[in-house]
Amino acid sequence: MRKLLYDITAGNPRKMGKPIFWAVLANLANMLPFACLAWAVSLIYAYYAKEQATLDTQSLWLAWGGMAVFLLVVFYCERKAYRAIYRGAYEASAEGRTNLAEHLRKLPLGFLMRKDAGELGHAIMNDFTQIENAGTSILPQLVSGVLIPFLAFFGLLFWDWRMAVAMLAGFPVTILILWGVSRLERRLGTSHSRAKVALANCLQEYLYGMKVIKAYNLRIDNFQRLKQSFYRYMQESIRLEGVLGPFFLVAMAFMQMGVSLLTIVGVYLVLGGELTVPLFAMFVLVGARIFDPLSVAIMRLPAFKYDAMAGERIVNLLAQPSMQGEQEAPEEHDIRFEEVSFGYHDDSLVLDGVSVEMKKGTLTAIVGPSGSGKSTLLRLIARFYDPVGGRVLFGGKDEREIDPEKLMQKISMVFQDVYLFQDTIRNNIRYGREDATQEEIEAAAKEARCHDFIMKLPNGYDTMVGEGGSTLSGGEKQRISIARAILKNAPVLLLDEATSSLDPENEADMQQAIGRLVRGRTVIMIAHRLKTVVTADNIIVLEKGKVVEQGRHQELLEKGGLYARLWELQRRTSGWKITAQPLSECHE
Ligand SMILES: Nc1ncnc2c1ncn2[C@@H]1O[C@H](COP(=O)(O)OP(=O)(O)OP(=O)(O)O)[C@@H](O)[C@H]1O
Repeated sequence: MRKLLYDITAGNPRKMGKPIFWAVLANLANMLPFACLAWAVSLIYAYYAKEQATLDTQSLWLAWGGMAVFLLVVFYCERKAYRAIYRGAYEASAEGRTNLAEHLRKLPLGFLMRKDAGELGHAIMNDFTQIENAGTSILPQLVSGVLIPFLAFFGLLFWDWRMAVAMLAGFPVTILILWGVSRLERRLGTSHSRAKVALANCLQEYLYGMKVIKAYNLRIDNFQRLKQSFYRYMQESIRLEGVLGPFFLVAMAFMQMGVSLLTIVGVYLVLGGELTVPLFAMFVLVGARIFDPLSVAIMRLPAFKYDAMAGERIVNLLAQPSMQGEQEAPEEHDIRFEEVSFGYHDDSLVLDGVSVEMKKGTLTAIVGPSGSGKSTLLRLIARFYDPVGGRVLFGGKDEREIDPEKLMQKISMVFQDVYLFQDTIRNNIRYGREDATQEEIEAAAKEARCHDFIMKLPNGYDTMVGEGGSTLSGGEKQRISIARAILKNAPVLLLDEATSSLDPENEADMQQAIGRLVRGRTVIMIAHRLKTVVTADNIIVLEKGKVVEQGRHQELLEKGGLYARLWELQRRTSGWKITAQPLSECHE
């Protein structure tokens, strides 16, 4: 039960304490006017049964007055409950969503990569919506729906235990049925949730791939997976409702048998002179009243359990351990790989026993064939992943001991695939350093050679960038990401060279922007085109996850190994002149 409450509130049960309190109070208050009504009936009956010579109008007025007052109390409690429930549930889920989004940021990238984006998005949006639904309409109803009949039962035991027992006679069978189907319910609920998440993933893929879909005139029939997901979701929904529905109807029928039993027992007791008619009337009134919330509670129980599964998914995500390390990042910022091995999957290594050093204030280039592990090496420096063997040392300290956030303060990254947020250009640059002034933002933009084109946009720095930066060209997006890195001003710079797909004008701008960034920093750069690295202090050549050679450009050419072969190949295909050295103008 504790776990259920913990899950249904996504690990925040305290938030629901107040709403539940008011909901129970409102439901209890709802019973009070009926008590007054029962009193009024008993007074009238006493007069007609000639137990009293005169009608006790004073008490009758008191009963009616009491009814009016209690109706006001009901109104007050209902209002309080309504506000507390909605505020409580929406506040809890807003807080929960923020916490989960923040927690995801701290999880190892490896864990996030194993999850589909649709699954995580589903957790943050849909699962929390289910929690809201449970918190606003199901949980308070459920608690008061169960609590009130039992309070009433114990109250009525004092008046007449036989009537009280008759009232709840069918209840044990109801409980047995509900308990019996709970495993089936969980199984069906789990496969329904899975179908929903799979559908969300397929749909996301379909929408992201819209460009290709349009370009190749693909129809929904080409996306069997999406079509199947729609059908599977439909089938699971029907199964969930269709299989469980009859069980719940039977459970409810057993419970409501109590009213009939109560009437039968009551009639016999009244005829036998063991029960007065007013007391009988009171039992029937209260009996009819208390089954309403209980019936609603039972009918909503499956939805409640289904919502609890959503809560459980959130709780499980929150329980995922975030990346280790609490120490400050060292002031020194040279980087050393000691026998580092790493694989994305258990069965194969992408980096195998790599030992290299990237000295402070130098430019290190990483080159090698496609798939040799260049980007992976960069990701390990930024601690997107931890190695499975060996150590990555930052300023002499094992990166696993350093707080990942502190480490990232020391590192700027310029990725090949730039992602711009759906925000203004100003804010997209400001992500580099949140407290940067407009002057600093502009200075960074000028250095990154993007100020001029920004000023030509309709709203300058306030121009909104589309989702993923789709309103800007590839080169413009790249330069904005460089401005971001310049603004961050971190001592270590990781660069994934991406100039190969740009036109010559954009490429020259990009090279200059990158050149400025390199100054005075420890720079590690993946180079796809070798002409950009001839001035590098050290060139690391990777092949199949191993360092096959390293040294300066001339040394490597003289060795006549893989680097020399790659150089020759690129020189022949591109027709370079050896003098082309874009970075040398700026690199010190
Ligand atoms: N997130 C990932 N999950 C699983 N495998 C991955 C992942 N990223 C890369 N790999 C695999 O790891 C290997 C090395 O990839 P990596 O991107 O590091 O190579 P690279 O040298 O940078 O390649 P390229 O020059 O083509 O960008 C490849 O076989 C690739 O398929």
